[in-house]
Amino acid sequence: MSCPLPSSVEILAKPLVPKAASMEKPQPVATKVIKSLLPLKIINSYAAHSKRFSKLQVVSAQQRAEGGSLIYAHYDGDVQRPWKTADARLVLEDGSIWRAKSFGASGTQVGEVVFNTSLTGYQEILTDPSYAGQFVLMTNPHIGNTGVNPDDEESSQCFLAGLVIRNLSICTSNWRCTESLGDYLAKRNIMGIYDVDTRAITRRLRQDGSLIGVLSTEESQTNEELLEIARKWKIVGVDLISGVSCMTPYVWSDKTHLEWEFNNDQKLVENFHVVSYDFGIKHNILRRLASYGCKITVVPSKWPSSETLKMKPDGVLFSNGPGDPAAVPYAVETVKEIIGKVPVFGICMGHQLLGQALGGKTFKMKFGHHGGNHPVGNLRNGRVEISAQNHNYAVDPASLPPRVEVTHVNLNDKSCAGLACPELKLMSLQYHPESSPGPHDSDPAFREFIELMKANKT
Ligand SMILES: NC(=O)CC[C@H](N)C(=O)O
Repeated sequence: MSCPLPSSVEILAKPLVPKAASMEKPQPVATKVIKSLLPLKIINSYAAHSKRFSKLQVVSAQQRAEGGSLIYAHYDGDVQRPWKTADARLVLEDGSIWRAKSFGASGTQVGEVVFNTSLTGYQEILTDPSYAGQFVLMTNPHIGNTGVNPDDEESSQCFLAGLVIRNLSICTSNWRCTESLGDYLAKRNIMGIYDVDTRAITRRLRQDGSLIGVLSTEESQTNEELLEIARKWKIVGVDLISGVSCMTPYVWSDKTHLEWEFNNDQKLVENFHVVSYDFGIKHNILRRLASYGCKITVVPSKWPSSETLKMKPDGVLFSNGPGDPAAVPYAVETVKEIIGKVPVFGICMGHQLLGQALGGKTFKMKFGHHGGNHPVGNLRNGRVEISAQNHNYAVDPASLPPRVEVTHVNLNDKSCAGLACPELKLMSLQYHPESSPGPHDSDPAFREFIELMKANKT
């Protein structure tokens, strides 16, 4: 049974339909003068709340009385404009075409569409390198209201293919906000669309699994051409980590800022040296390790294990990262050469690589886990953690040798969410202990890693 489609969606069935004549010319993103019939009161209230309308000039009440009901306002940026016509198409590999309004960058971009159920944290999601090659569709309909700020970056770049949302907030309001979401994405050359039925797309993804899509603001590209791009593009079997990893080693020392710190147990702060493999590492993993007292050396994805062992680390962390874990055998080899020699901790991609290094297999999930509200059962202590997750692949626990213990399961679908092998001083999680999607339930995993390194010293 297929999902009902809203009437605004076309299906590119065979014979392929000709390009719709109704596509409007994309509007330039530059500052311009608009005519609006919005009541003066409402525009003034936007102006009061948002830097977006700082250049707003509204005619005086008298001019207004003389000039009729039109209000002229200077407008710059990409906030949601109900009067903007759809200037973008998202063409999915199943042949459906979704018309939308663009913001951020323009052009044509291909990627895998995944949905994320987080209510907050869109900036952390945008800067999570594990989204390389993917369009993130936010199921929360209201995005952009807090803008972006310099502190919430999870990496120095946005690697995702683009952002798909229902509503782009008409104003930004947050004490940390320094930029609007639209301006931020435009500067980073990332495409975004809004005014598209994200619920309907999510239902298709849940039913059919993740789909490849092409997003385009270019009228010169026909629907058929975009569909062909989507159908030819592949994400499975592709090494995406080498495109997001650092090029040379560096030292990391930033901790979680005192204002946000929640681990006040100084007894657990140890001066261990941790080498962190950067497969697309999120900064908060490094901050949490630093907050537990670790000195950290971050190394590139292809850094030889022999060089790592020469550094005599107290522990090694294998980070999160984008794409198919079965497509990076060189990283699995590195992991194999390190395990058993020093305590190791794998997070997400790192967990999948450890699973393979231990003799297990990974597989692609139907639509993965992407959100800040995934319940995980910790099988060792019987507790439930509400966790942040972002992965499309998982370790098949049946493929693992008996000495490997499954320590955590995702309670939504019972998939493997954590592993341990005490004889190899090894632990791993499929989700993100460094994330703070509200709860900090999973942060004790860093404490466990510290304990593992401590036990190895004595
Ligand atoms: N966050 C991650 O490390 C993602 C892991 C892997 N790329 C996946 O999608 O399953």
